[in-house]
Amino acid sequence: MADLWQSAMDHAVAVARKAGQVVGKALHDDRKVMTKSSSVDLVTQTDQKVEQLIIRSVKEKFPTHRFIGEESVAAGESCVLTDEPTWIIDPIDGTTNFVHTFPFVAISIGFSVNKEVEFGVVYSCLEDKMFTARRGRGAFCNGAPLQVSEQTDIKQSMVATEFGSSRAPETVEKIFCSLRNILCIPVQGVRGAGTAAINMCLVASGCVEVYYEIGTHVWDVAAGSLIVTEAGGVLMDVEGGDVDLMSRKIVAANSKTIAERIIEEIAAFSPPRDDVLPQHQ
Ligand SMILES: O=P(O)(O)O[C@H]1[C@H](O)[C@@H](O)[C@@H](O)[C@@H](O)[C@@H]1O
Ligand SMILES: [Mg+2]
Ligand SMILES: [Mg+2]
Repeated sequence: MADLWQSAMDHAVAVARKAGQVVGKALHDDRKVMTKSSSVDLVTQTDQKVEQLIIRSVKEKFPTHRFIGEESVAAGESCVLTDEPTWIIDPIDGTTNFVHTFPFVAISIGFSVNKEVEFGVVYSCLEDKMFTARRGRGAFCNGAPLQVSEQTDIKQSMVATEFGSSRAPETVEKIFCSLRNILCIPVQGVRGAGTAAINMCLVASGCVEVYYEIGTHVWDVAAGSLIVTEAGGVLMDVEGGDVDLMSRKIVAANSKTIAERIIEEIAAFSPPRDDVLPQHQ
């Protein structure tokens, strides 16, 4: 049977690497920082330039495909996932890191058909680590197979999370309530790369047992979601049950046991879904 999507994935890897070169060159140059949903939700000209580079390059090769791009949605385009082949793009995951030259910045490209992620590419461009996964064919970093951690004891686990971009007191309170509950299990450590996509690749790599966050967007997690599951990990909603990549809530873990143990400690809340409200709100 013809492999329909390999050429698309090869293109995603090539354009992610090219985008990573643009990001690397701009790291110390692009000082025009703008804001979106809050004063700490940053975007730069490089985010916008990289997204346009990726979309233009894909359109040349796959003119009928659709796109969900972080900065296109911020500019008012719809964020509705159909059954059509769709490229789900975060041109810079870790924009705050990029602005502060904190060395974890990723280009994240997920590819969905019939609302199922067929491949995911996350390029940690400052580390030169290309994370890839094809559905049913495993997950890799620079070609080396990835496998989640075999740790079953939450008290011997490392947890990753992010504080997101809301500073609303009630949201901050929930975030810190979850963090306090989890720290006091106790877990051995809590880390955040500052990018959802790289946090998920750390789960896939076995460095972190579980990553959770409330506030992510579909473009942050689409590619990483497949990299985690193809490395043997699981995805769940923060309140248990199946993950919904549009729900802005995610738990990515090495096992259901660890995921469910963390879910017990999360003070859940529900931000507006990606596919309901315009993203600038
Ligand atoms: O840098 P961004 O593309 O805005 O992604 C953010 C993400 O939206 C947020 O939920 C957190 O995961 C941050 O670590 C990401 O950088
Ligand atoms: Mg992002
Ligand atoms: Mg981004």
